[in-house]
Amino acid sequence: MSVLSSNLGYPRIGEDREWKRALESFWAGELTEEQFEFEMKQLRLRHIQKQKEKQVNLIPVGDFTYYDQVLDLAVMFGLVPERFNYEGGPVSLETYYAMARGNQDAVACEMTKWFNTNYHYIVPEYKSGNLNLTENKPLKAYREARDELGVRGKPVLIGPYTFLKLSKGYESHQIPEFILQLLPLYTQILVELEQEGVEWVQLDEPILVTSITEEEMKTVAYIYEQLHEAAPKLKKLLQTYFDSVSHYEQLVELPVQGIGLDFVHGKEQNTQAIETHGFPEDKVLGVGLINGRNIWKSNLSEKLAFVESIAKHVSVEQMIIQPSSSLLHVPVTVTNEDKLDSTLKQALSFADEKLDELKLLVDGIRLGKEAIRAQLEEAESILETIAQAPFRNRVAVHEAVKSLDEKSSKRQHPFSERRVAQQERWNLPSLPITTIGSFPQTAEVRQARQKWRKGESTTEQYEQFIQNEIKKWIEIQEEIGIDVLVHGEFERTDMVEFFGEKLGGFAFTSKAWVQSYGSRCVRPPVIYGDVEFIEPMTVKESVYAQSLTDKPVKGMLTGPTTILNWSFVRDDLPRSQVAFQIALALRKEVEALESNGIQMIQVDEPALREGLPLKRSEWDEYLEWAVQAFRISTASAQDQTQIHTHMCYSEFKDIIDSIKALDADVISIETSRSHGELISSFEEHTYDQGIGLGVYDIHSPRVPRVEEMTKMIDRALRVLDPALFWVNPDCGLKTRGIEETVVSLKNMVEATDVARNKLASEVTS
Ligand SMILES: Nc1nc2c(c(=O)[nH]1)N[C@@H](CNc1ccc(C(=O)N[C@@H](CCC(=O)N[C@@H](CCC(=O)N[C@@H](CCC(=O)O)C(=O)O)C(=O)O)C(=O)O)cc1)CN2
Ligand code: MET
Ligand SMILES: [Zn+2]
Repeated sequence: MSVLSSNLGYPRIGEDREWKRALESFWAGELTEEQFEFEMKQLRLRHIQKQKEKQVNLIPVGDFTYYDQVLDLAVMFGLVPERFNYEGGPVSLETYYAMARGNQDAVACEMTKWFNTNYHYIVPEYKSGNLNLTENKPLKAYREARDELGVRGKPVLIGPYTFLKLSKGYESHQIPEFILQLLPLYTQILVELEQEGVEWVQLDEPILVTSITEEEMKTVAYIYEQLHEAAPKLKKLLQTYFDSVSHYEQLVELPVQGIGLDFVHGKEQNTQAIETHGFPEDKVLGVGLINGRNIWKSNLSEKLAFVESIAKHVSVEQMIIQPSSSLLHVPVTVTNEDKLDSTLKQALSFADEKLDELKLLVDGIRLGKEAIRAQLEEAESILETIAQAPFRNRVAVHEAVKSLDEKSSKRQHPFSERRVAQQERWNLPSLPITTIGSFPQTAEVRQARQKWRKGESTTEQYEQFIQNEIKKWIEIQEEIGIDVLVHGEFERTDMVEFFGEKLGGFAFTSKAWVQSYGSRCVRPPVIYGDVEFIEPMTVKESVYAQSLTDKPVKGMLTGPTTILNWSFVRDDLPRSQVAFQIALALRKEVEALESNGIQMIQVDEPALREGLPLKRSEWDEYLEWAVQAFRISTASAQDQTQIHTHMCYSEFKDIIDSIKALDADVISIETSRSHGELISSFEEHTYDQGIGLGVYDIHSPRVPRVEEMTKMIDRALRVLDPALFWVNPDCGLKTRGIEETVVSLKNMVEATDVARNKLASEVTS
């Protein structure tokens, strides 16, 4: 047997985001279900065909989805919440998308971040009672690839323990019952795969890289013993990624035929574990060598040397060479990027190029280094050129970061004093109403930008268009009765990409899209050099918006850690250093806004939580620098300048102390999409700075009713101080339509009035 190559998952969106367009056309009623199914199949097969051409030995099947792979598993198990009126049998596309997006009668399922990525999955909701397998999607995918393309693929599915841990709606005493529900379902899937003659199946268990306990490992062992007994001949590759595994010794003893480890993100600890404890001779090791989370070319010589070094403990015949994780998190191909600087472009590797690297590595292992010498040397020289480039060695930037001290991250006075100054300055009503920043990015807005970019309209015309949008929405906000306004972010493609285009050290791509959730994609900028402030980035639009109204308009910036976490970052500097570089640039922007009369400034940090290391023991170090970076960017603000921040779609309850430590005057946090879960954490933690809990979900086209939002406000006011409470939606409104936005906001204002009246009558009675 010789060494094999494998891929763990391939981007589903297509080179040109065909997947996104098909989904959105289907939702808009422009495609029939049949036409949609046809489009999906074409894409699915094209992706497999491509991997076949790139000579991947084990090609993943079943990683393709119509929305999200976690949701797929939930519907396969018939785990459809009561509110969707599901009556058994295969789940219809209508119900599937209702769970993902909500409908007029039922709120959507919660959506949250997949480990430490910007990919969002739909949270499965536990329900008791018998479950049935509604269909075997991995089997279907396997058959399709075999029959249509002659590819005997490797079905991929999320493993039982990860699925259980990511689900919600059960108490710890219900875990045994939940496991007993899931086991027969997984067993049936695997038995059917075995009967079909499938060789390898990949069971993703990334939860095993988080801080799980010894006790939990016993549960994992029990689960895998059951699966093994049911389908002993089916080769199971238990796949972990994003970090090192927590219980290596127990893990390698599990009754599976292969274990996949990440040797990029958990390299040190995983390697050490193998060196200390060895690796069982009767198992295969999935060697995650090529970074599935970043876009830099690999240093192939180093990778080969690494394989040699662990070959002392695991024979090469036992190895499967693969990316560190699914390639879902990187764009499809570099070939379409024709505007990038050549030093940079040649150093990049997206999904397709990573598969080429994989092939080279396997050739190098099979035939010896000599066989690929030319490619090894080329890769090395490209990486050397970029390391030496002046843009990575800007002395002034490095000096500025070095000279940061304690004072740099401290505002002049503590919140208690700033609060008084701000009350006087702003004189806001009780329960001030605001929004998170963006208003609908309609097709019209995007087209106007597209035209300008193509040179079909002048800069003046484009800027005039943006001003008109701002003006329109300032009027709408005043009319609705919002207290603190925003300019609407119409000039921004994306909150991170926008700043990337304006700061030094960033490059932006034309087609390097990555899925964020559902049909929504992002083009993460590339931080390739030292970060520099060049000129004010947001002042013009904010000042214009403020000139139209007597109400305050918030300046709107994206915070340092979010810019960092939502970009592809150079890997030659610690992330904290890059965060400080960004923070220093943002600090200049805050100062520019302030000196131009914008004295409410929101610095969004929605990605602060997602960057948290997966192991608790590493949290403190990260949180310390991430909080410091935020503070550096905001600390020079005057006392009466009100600094806002915003966070969304993450688990906040265990980082509330760090959220406080940001020392923002006001925070708005998404709460409704997670069904109000956050509220209860304020029973245990006091929060005594300004805070707005999102009163409605903005990722659903459904218009929230007044009573729902009053309820949400009431619930929040039971645990939070009304004098510090703000009313706002969960997040920005850029993905919504105009009409639904206006109606929803009117309802939100009405709900606030109800709450205000209640408060007033409580005071008088
Ligand atoms: N980076 C990032 N991560 C985030 C968020 C976020 O806002 N940004 N929010 C949270 C949720 N995630 C989200 C991610 C993406 C979008 C989103 O709306 N994405 C847009 C793309 C945004 C964008 O850059 N749009 C470009 C348009 C590019 C484009 O489609 N151009 C067309 C032509 C123009 C047209 O006719 O539409 C083309 O290339 O074909 C622009 O505004 O200019 C989408 O997928 O639809 C929303 C939320 C968490 N993570
Ligand atoms: C993902 S957080 C979004 C914050 C941004 N200010 C907006 O409203 O779109
Ligand atoms: Zn948000």
